Amino acid sequence: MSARKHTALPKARTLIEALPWLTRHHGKTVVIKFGGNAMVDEELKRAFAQDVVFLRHAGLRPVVVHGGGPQISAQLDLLGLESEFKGGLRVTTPEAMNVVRMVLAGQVQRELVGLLNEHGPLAVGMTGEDAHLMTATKHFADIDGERVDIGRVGEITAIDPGAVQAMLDDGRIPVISSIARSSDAEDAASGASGVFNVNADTAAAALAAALGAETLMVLTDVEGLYEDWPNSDEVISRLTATELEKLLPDLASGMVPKMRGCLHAVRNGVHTARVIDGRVQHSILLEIFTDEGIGTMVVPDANTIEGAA
Ligand SMILES: Nc1ncnc2c1ncn2[C@@H]1O[C@H](COP(=O)(O)OP(=O)(O)O)[C@@H](O)[C@H]1O
Ligand SMILES: CC(=O)N[C@@H](CCC(=O)OP(=O)(O)O)C(=O)O
Repeated sequence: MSARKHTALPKARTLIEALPWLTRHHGKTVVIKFGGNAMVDEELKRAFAQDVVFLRHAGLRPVVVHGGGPQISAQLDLLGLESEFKGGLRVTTPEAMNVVRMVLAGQVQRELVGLLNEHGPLAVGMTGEDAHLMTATKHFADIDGERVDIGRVGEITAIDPGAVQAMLDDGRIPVISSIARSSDAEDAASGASGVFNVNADTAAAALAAALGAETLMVLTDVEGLYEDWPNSDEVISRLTATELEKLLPDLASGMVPKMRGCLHAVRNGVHTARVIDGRVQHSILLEIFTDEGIGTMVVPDANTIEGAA
């Protein structure tokens, strides 16, 4: 055997280590939520695109749902408009809704589509408005038991995953912005304000459930769900749906829609929902190559699903 073959052996071993995971996930749909806070630099975004393309070429069916909260806030700021969050959701005036749509669909989604397509004709961008993908009604925030009007924030009432399935069947990578059409026909006819701003974690979770995805991966700007945030950095590595449900009332800010989304996903057929650190380069591949995973994994209560981890 030549020395050259020996030096490549660790690489071969690394690939083979991933074989059980890849075998289990072959042909499976994985919904990956890329949070706006994790999109901190160009290199990270490029590494994210590489990971997603890797999954696609390894035989999985990745779907990307992206966020863009900080990017929306920056644009609102430039326009002299205020950003206010209630219960982890942006208070969205009709004016702000136009900015949300412009930033998510016109900026963040375009950038991710471009990065993915550096690897071939793979990514297709769409919003929840396209082909009736996501339909919503007005969502009211629940602040200390009180129903609060937060403007054009939507609550998803229906998902029609047909267009996404068709794209996946065609070998494409759908890249989805979390904007929904209104279920009210008159509202829908009223222009840009006929759409709703949906939190991207909520949208990703609803889509994962509707697609019957194997896994929901949520990439964010923390290592996972901290047990006692902000006092300690102890990450909860694994918890069941019921355990998570008990924790929900104590969660704060951005973690609220994220963990509610994970709970919704695993209660509706998704085998695992994971929160992982998107600030770490190639976090998606690390999650695959590390036996126990790198962040927080939520599993259904009676975890009878073979090979769910
Ligand atoms: N228990 C917790 N564990 C981890 N992060 C938490 C927790 N509670 C609140 N957070 C906050 O949630 C943030 C992640 O949500 P968010 O800012 O909406 O990110 P993204 O843009 O990725 O959706 C963290 O940066 C942290 O400030
Ligand atoms: C209703 C609501 O809050 N919508 C979010 C949509 C974007 C998002 O969720 O982005 P991240 O994943 O980066 O937080 C917003 O306007 O910021």
